[in-house]
Amino acid sequence: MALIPVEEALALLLSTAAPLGSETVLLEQADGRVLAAPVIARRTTPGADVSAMDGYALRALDASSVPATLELIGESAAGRPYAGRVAPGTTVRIFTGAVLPEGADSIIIQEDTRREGNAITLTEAATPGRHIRRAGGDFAAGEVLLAPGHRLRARDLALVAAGDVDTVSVARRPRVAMLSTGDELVRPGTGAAAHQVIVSNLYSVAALARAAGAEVTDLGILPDTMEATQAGVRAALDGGFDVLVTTGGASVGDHDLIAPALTAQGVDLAVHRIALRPGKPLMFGRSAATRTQVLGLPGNPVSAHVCALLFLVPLIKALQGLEVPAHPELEPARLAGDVKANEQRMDFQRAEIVGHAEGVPLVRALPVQDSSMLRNLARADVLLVRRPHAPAAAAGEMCEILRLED
Ligand SMILES: Nc1nc2c(c(=O)[nH]1)N[C@H]1C(S)=C(S)[C@@H](COP(=O)(O)OP(=O)(O)OC[C@H]3O[C@@H](n4cnc5c(N)ncnc54)[C@H](O)[C@@H]3O)O[C@H]1N2
Ligand code: MOO
Repeated sequence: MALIPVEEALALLLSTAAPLGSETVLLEQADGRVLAAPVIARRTTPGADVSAMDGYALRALDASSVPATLELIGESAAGRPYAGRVAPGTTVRIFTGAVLPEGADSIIIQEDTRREGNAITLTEAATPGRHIRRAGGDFAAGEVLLAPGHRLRARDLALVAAGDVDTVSVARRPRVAMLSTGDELVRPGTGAAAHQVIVSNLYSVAALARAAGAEVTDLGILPDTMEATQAGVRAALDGGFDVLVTTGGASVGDHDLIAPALTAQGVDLAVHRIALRPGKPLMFGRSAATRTQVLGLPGNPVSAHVCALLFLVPLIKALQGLEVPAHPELEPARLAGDVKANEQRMDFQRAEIVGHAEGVPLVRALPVQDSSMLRNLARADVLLVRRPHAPAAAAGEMCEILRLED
């Protein structure tokens, strides 16, 4: 198969990603979830005209010239409104958030008053509407507070709660299964021998998937036999997952069994081998029987991470109904060092931000770009992106970057 351009592959993957169903969750569990239905305010906020300050509620007419002295007739505190009316020549003590009493149309802050018993002398003139928050100034009952396809952030939760809404309809979390393959793989913390490799990419890929909203299940490590690989894939496909992610065994070596095992288990591979560095052996397709989306990531940990960023994260977002562009979300930057001409693969180089120039980051590629090396990936701030066949470029020229997660 020829190498497929990154953007073509991403568009193909996203074209198969219809949003999953929805579920209703309590607001306490809604953090990070994607709305499947609009949130509609059930109340008007503020519910009444209220004071924005601690002070005195009065008729502005009574204090248009100062000093003026008014008679204190009561108090309005937040949650305990004053039941009477502010008649000419009178005032009501009021606190922040308390309902404006009937008859009053202005607030004088307490710093601009003197009190002697029930005589309140105002030292600042009043203007109508001063320090009053109007009913419905934030939003009114029946208004759409948030639209479907919106991912709930901390500040959205406060808005939903303020609308007197305690449950929300959200997209179901995509269920993602992870299968690691390779005789050499062992878990961290087990004292791996020299010929063994720690299953490191499981942790970065699962973390990216969870951050994008998925529920991740680790289905373990498979040995490099066709029998075990097929049995592992079959069990995963039968497990009710929306997405199966395999790592390793994606390339062309004698022990790279994923593509034939997937095909034998009824997965139609739409893409295998992409014009991408790192990540050329990436494959994806769909099980004809279970409709599970299958993503086969390369084993090299940097390649797996970059492929997960470019393909798995958008897929998980799209399955929750989020709007996802069919291209990597690149940002402008400036080169801090020279770069060579690129060949046919879109190249994502680990790079550092070394400063800023004319409003954009100044980036320098790290000297080692081996796709097995994790220290440079952890050290990198961004990926410096080189388009296919981009000509050589010199320090100071514009370039493009992809943000790594914070
Ligand atoms: N003749 C060719 N050889 C290779 C090609 C090629 O086009 N022709 N492509 C190379 C590229 S590019 C990559 S990337 C790798 C990816 O190959 P695989 O997906 O088949 O990965 P493995 O061979 O299974 O493993 C590669 C490397 O990564 C380690 N590994 C595997 N799984 C994990 C894991 N879960 N966590 C950490 N490390 C893992 C594995 O031990 C190997 O060292 O193929 C090139 N070869
Ligand atoms: O594409 Mo491989 O992922 O270069 O190492």
